[in-house]
Amino acid sequence: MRTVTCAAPVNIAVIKYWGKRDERLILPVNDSISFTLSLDEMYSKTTVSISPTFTEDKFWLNGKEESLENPRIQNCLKEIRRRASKRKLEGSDEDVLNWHVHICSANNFPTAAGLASSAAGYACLVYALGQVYGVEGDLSSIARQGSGSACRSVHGGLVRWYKGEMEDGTDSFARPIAPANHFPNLRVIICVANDGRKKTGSTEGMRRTVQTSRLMQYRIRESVGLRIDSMMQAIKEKNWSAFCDLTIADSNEMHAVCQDSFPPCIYMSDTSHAVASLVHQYNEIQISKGNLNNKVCYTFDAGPNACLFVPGAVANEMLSLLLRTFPPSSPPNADNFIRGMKPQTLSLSKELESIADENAQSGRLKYLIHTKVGEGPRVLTEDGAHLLDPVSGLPTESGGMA
Ligand SMILES: Nc1ncnc2c1ncn2[C@@H]1O[C@H](COP(=O)(O)OP(=O)(O)OP(=O)(O)O)[C@@H](O)[C@H]1O
Ligand SMILES: C[C@@](O)(CCOP(=O)(O)OP(=O)(O)O)CC(=O)O
Repeated sequence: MRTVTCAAPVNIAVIKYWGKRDERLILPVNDSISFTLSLDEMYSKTTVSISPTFTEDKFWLNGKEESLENPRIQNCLKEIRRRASKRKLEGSDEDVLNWHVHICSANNFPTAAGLASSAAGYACLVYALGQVYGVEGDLSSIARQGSGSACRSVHGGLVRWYKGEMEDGTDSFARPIAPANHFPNLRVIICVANDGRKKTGSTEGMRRTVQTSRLMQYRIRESVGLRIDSMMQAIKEKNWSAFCDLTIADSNEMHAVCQDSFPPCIYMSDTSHAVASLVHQYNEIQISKGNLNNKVCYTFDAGPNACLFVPGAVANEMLSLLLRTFPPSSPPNADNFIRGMKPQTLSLSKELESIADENAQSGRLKYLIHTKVGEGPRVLTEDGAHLLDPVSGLPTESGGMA
């Protein structure tokens, strides 16, 4: 039996992927750019075992057995096995391709809640399969066939997914464009307003947008390509202020085309807009003081939860501002309100206190996840890492917990 366990990170797009030019191959209508987040706080963990004694392929997700009929998982498996069979196979490796596979995966954060679980999940699956079958080379174009955004979680730091021009998708892959410390000491705060399953998934939402929104035609033809160029320039020049403005503009444009779809896809809630407005008020203060490097930006995926990118110098201040503006409604929530990296001192200037008090709405946010930018997937070798028992190939007691 061969068993490998890997962890893969979430990524958050700053120029969004929204819309496909090919649904089956998962080819996007535009390039996108993302930050990969640290594995320390949010990750998918996947164990893959192959054995001549297994009688069928099996898959467990978050502790529950699921069907492997899912065509997206099947496409990833097929492509990995095809690549493995193309390699020069030594001895027993040829048999290995006929062995059945057991896959057990779990996320340590909510699944299908607009927190990029499919991105981390499929990147992890493909990375772990790649390790088991000894597949080398670009894995991003395989992860893409699981979930588009997953192709960016195969790398760390700032990553660009090139949409490609070819009909067969061979030139649609992700590449790292800058390391994780490119903007040094950057923090990420995810403001979780709702971590339940979302009503309209990204796949259905983007299909509806491509089919019905006229504003989407403007985004594709006139807008997002230029924004990608400006973003590449801002990254090259380490122009944080421009980076923030472009990130905010692209999130707003994505949600505008969602709203313009028929029937509309509404992902942002009143709470989302309140967080966005707080960030704009905060930035106005920084701009008025000439501290452009202290600006904060927000972006929203297909859900109401804001993801904030925050310079390290003001991360504690931003956490304090969020805590005072959106305090937890009841004591049990207060204990675990700021998850992830522990903030140091929480204090606010009089000016920020009054902004918080003007906007205060308790109980609007369930919790915050405080994390940072990070590296791509990795193999886990520590004792007890496996989610499948290396002898029986069945889920261990911790099989449902990442
Ligand atoms: N660890 C995992 N391994 C394999 N598949 C996973 C894993 N986690 C999530 N998925 C797949 O991704 C689906 C959720 O994807 P969906 O796009 O609906 O939500 P999301 O990725 O959390 O949100 P968004 O893409 O909008 O940020 C799950 O139903 C499951 O099929
Ligand atoms: C809003 C987004 O997070 C959309 C992610 O969509 P998915 O990658 O989940 O969609 P499928 O390719 O259909 O699986 C923006 C982004 O990550 O770029």
